[in-house]
Amino acid sequence: MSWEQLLMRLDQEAELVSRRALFFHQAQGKLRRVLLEHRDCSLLPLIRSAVNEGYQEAVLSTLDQVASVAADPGVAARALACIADVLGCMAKGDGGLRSGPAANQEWAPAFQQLERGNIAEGVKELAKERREWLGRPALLVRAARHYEGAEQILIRQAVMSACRFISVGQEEPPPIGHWVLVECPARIDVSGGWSDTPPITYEHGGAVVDVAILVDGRRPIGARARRIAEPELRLVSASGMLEGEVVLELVCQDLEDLQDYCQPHAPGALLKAAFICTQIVTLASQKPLRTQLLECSGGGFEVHSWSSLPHGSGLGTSSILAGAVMAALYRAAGKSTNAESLIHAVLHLEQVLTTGGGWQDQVGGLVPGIKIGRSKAQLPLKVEVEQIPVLEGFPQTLNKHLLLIYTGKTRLARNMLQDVLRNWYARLPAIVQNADALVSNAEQCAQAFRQGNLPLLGECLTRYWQQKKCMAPGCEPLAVRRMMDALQPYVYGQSLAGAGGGGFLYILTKEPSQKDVIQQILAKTEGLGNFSIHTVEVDTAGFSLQLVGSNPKARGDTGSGGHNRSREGLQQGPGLCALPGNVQTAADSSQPPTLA
Ligand SMILES: Nc1ncnc2c1ncn2[C@@H]1O[C@H](COP(=O)(O)OP(=O)(O)O)[C@@H](O)[C@H]1O
Ligand SMILES: C[C@@H]1O[C@H](OP(=O)(O)O)[C@@H](O)[C@H](O)[C@@H]1O
Repeated sequence: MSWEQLLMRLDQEAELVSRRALFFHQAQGKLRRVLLEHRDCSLLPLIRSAVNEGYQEAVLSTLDQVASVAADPGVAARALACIADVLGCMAKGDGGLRSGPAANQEWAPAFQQLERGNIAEGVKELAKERREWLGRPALLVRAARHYEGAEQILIRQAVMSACRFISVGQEEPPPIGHWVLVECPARIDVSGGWSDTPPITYEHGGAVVDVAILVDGRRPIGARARRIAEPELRLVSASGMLEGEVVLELVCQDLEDLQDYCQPHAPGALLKAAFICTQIVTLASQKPLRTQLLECSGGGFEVHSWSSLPHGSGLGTSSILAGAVMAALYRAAGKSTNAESLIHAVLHLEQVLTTGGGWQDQVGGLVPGIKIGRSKAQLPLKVEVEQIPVLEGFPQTLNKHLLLIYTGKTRLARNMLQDVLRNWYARLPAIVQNADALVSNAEQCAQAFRQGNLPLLGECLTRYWQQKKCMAPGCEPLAVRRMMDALQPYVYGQSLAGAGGGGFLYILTKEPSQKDVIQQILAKTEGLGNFSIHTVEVDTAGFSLQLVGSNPKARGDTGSGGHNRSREGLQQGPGLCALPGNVQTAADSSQPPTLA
């Protein structure tokens, strides 16, 4: 029989249908393997073609099944992210923005199941609800958003695994009315940022080199806490002294006053979340707040927090502040802790607060000097920090070559974070390669520090900025590009701090002591924001925790000499480097305070 005769007898349509079915049957197997075996392989092309060929239901049910049987919430979260992509593809570019609220009450029962840790039940409820949202693009996009909301719950549970590395001991609480003062440096990230961000940090593994810094000779971030006789919580926070101070004061007398702890923009949310994470207050309790406080500490607490950095600085403020507040609260409540515990406690707090950052900010500000933090591609999420040994005199050399430039532009990282997560979950090949490159650049950067090699450090920094731009396009506003172009001939390397988008630029100058030169260059450059230049010093002492008696003026005004000051070191955690400089006990209290 000839080929033509054969073709005439063949039901080509049926043949195509069966081949398509076979292809998508294989595809379902691939989906399962990639997700359950944690492979860094993009499923987006497969999802797109399944939707184009009308096989979305088969793909959706495979993803439901993977999410239900996954051994850990991290895998289940990735499966839900894939479902969001399927729904997004089904909307075919219509239906509005993927980013937006995910608070429709119809999805609440599913969310509640997931919150309770019943992943299989939650996934079933989600799938049931999903059927009502397939009718038109606007509904599909809203359903995709709710799947991303559900994914966030599971990421939170995955990150919460870090709580097992928080250890808290007992110690004598300071007397009622006596302040515990904590002051912290800011941080600059010199390489590896984004690899610390969940889920990347526990799916890929992360490494970040951070430097603890004084800005214009001061530790810009701090908190103080004390017990008070009244069984209530008094919260005071001040921020933004570079731009004018904003002070917020509020008093919580009932558990209800703390309910907005998970809304990052609600007044005092960070301080409220700190009371919950240190377990001084339990929200899900029958006992009223005053009873809890009386039983726990014989009265209430007053806590003040401050940052002299402008909002959206990129210098790690909110995470470092969270660490400072929790350190002060723990100590005021008669509990001892250590830097390793605080690093993990901040991860917990940021999940509770729903800001969901990575770990590099608190590693940068809570561990002194120059160090590399690492996390493995596994759960439970554990951060290990290694101090990078540098040549004698190198920190002083670095101080002369580093400058901070406030770009005059506030940045908001939230959208950036969402895009980074979406691209990572889609395992876009460029993003996966970039994650590998971030980690290897961090190891090379650590090596440059060990050698004291400034040009090599500059190369790492330049590469890092390219990598950040790949991870979060849009992190380089035009005014910042102009600024960086103007500075290019004078620097070994430069980068915006943290996620970028505005905030502070830090530069490693070729020549030492270049503040005036840089000022003149920028003054001549057109189209810049309202910039200002600040000195940087490596903070080799790290954050300090002091008992400062009852002097209310002891608020972080470095060198102001509060009465009865005594400096304490945090106990050292097993996996952590030494914390030189901040180990000073009550016996040293006769020494004049040497802060900042
Ligand atoms: N004094 C303060 N008390 C409590 N929270 C503060 C204070 N100052 C700043 N914050 C919190 O820190 C956040 C600023 O952090 P962010 O802009 O993310 O800093 P960075 O860009 O340095 O990481 C604010 O949104 C606010 O929640
Ligand atoms: C590059 C990014 O920096 C962030 O810091 P922010 O600027 O958002 O404070 C970290 O919190 C993220 O995890 C990521 O590493």
